[in-house]
Amino acid sequence: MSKIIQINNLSYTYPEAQQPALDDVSLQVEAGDWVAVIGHNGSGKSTLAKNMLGLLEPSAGQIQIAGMTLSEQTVWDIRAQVGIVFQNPDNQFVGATVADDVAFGLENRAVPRDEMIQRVADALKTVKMSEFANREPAHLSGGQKQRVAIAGVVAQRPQVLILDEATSMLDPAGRRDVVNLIHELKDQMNLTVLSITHDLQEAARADDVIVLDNGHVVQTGSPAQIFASGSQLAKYGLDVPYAERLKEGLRAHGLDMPSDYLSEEGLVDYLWTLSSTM
Ligand SMILES: Nc1ncnc2c1ncn2[C@@H]1O[C@H](COP(=O)(O)OP(=O)(O)OP(=O)(O)O)[C@@H](O)[C@H]1O
Repeated sequence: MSKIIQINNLSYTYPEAQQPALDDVSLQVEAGDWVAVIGHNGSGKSTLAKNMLGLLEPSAGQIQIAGMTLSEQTVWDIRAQVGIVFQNPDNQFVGATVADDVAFGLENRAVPRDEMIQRVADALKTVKMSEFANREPAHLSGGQKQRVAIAGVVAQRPQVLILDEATSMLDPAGRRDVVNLIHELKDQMNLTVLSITHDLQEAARADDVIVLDNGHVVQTGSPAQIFASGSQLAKYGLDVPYAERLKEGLRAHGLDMPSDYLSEEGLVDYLWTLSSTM
């Protein structure tokens, strides 16, 4: 499979900062994958996203997205291929109504009016928000606001979706709901997802997980590989998912535990199969 995101030796130092926020970061993402980027506060996750969108200019290194090398000349073509949903939906609303808001990015790209109306309607349908088209965004719930933000991205039909803590302000049910929606969209639209997240349940469903610490990529692997390295995660200031800790405890009591990652529900199912053979 081809690499839709290829980052080589990227470094970035904020003006007047003593230390680089990103230091020699290299990573790659296969087209169609969901990659979670995890790391404690200040590890460089948002700085990475801003460099990828050309909002910050790398101090060194190279970023390639969708076959283009990021530069002043390509930044707008790259942004047309990369949608981003931020943490706080209130900071990303610009339209007076939900439909206006979804249309905003298309207006900026001078999409013809008839096509724009169709794309907005399709995008709202995709995120199941059609009936809210004429509402004011301010009156929606947090989860609904993120759905509208996602519709804005969907309407632009990008190849890559970056989530910058997109679910962190939602309650657990809202979070699950939005993550499920994005999984559906990823399949429908053949999207590649790069998700900066603190939500380990979400990271556990990714194809790959990248751990950032202090501006460096310190681990890359499948969720099972990453979450099995419990003490390493703690070293990087990250939690080990509850199901992994429980598995570890049960293993210490002599129970045979599978090495692949299990969600809490998956672990409960597994434990039932054990109890029925005892
Ligand atoms: N505008 C800025 N000026 C100077 N330093 C900054 C600026 N923004 C971030 N930093 C520093 O760069 C480093 C990386 O920050 P960044 O926001 O990318 O981390 P993060 O992993 O996204 O953190 P969080 O999880 O808290 O959002 C931190 O040391 C931070 O203090």
